[in-house]
Amino acid sequence: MSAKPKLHYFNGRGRMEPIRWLLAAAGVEFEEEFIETKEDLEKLRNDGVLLFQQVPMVEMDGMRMVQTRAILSYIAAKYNLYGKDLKERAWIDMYVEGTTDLMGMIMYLPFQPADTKEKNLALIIERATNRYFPVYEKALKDHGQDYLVGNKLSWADVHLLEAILMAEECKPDVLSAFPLLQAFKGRISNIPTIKKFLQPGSQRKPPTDEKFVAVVRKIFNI
Ligand SMILES: N[C@@H](CCC(=O)N[C@@H](CS[C@H](CC=O)c1ccccc1)C(=O)NCC(=O)O)C(=O)O
Repeated sequence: MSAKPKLHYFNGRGRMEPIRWLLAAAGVEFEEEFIETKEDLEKLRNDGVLLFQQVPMVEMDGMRMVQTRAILSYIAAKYNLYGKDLKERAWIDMYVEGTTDLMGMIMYLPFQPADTKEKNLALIIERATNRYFPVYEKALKDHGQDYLVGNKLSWADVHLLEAILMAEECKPDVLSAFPLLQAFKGRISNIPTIKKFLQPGSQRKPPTDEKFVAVVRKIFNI
């Protein structure tokens, strides 16, 4: 039985949250080592365990993996969440890059100057409503299955659910024009491993708050 993956990051969502989601969806228990100070980060750097001096870093299968996408791809492939062939994997990659772009916009919002937040929030909602969610709504309609790719759960579904919930935190009725996405949200949220991760007390992190922003700012002098 291999050791549990150990996640090295701050005690907040940031770039690590999709990794927490994917491991949880795969039913993989993981440990977390929180970086709380500049010194914590410097220690990891001085220990030579951060390939590019950056986090997220995940200790897994004898590796100290860095680069979020590489970590996610490895987990998806290892736990059969990456399609049955090259074409399904390509579709999963396309869908994941779309939700990565949308979540990337949301992820940085709390770090932006107060006077630009309203404009950036409006842009997030505009992009979610007019660029990203229409694609997934149509994909579900055209595919006619419960999942985005093939007829089984993949990384793309887990990532889309995470993006839907983050977008709803920005605008609770953001799915009002997307009935298939509303049904998708209900279906995927009820998958036992995901349902467990959505319960209070799980390792899922809350929306990025000022406390997390302050920790990140202090560590990176930003
Ligand atoms: N390509 C890589 C990039 C990983 C990456 O940018 N890691 C950062 C911390 S996360 C960041 C903190 C503020 O910038 C944050 C925190 C919250 C929200 C968004 C980003 C880092 O280690 N910065 C130190 C440095 O670059 O010297 C990957 O996809 O994993």
